[in-house]
Amino acid sequence: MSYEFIEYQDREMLVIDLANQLAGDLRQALSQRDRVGFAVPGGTSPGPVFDDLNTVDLDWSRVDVLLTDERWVPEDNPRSNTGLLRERLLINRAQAARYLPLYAPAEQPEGALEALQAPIAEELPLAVVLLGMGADLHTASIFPGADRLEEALSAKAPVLLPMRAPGAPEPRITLSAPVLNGALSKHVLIFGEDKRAALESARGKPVAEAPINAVLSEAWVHWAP
Ligand SMILES: O=C(O)[C@H](O)[C@@H](O)[C@H](O)[C@H](O)COP(=O)(O)O
Repeated sequence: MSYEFIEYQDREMLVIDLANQLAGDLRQALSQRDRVGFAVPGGTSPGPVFDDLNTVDLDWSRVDVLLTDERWVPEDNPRSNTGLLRERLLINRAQAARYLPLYAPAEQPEGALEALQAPIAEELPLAVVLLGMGADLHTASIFPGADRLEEALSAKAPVLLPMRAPGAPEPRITLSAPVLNGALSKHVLIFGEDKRAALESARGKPVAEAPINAVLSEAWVHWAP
């Protein structure tokens, strides 16, 4: 698995540097294409990166922002990743970006899947992807032990899949591994000793046990204690 592991002195340094790198990757992609797709994770880690990115000077009006995965809860639920994006990324300069949602008010993800998938499929391949990782080695909502795991990892996977997993308290919706992997540049953000040890433990494990392995090839992994 060839990935670049970048170790930072502290989280603040990581956030500044990662936001710069993401901005650089987006600018580079914007110089080559009319529109660029930028997928980002939810959860607790990326908030400070969003705080830095939202003031970056680039042509946000040509950027399609989307989540790598979403929890199936309304936007005003504190667990909504969309809520996090609206508060911390899609503001200031980045307000000009187009947002491609992974949630619609349907009881279950299956009820909205096709409508959510269509506009995303039009913008593939993604230009830049930022991913998180859980200590159980899931990334996006591709969890070990999840009901649609095999499909999400398959080369023939659809763009989006609903996902239910023991490690996830509510149904999820996730971009599939080939969509994440198709990005021109991939970054993984992890904080803390536990996650570093978890990532090391993933080496040599089959993807079904360590879904993070499906996206690590040629990725930049950013870590701070
Ligand atoms: O909705 C989510 O939970 C995610 O997108 C998920 O894949 C996340 O990136 C990891 O679980 C890490 O989460 P933390 O940053 O909160 O540790």
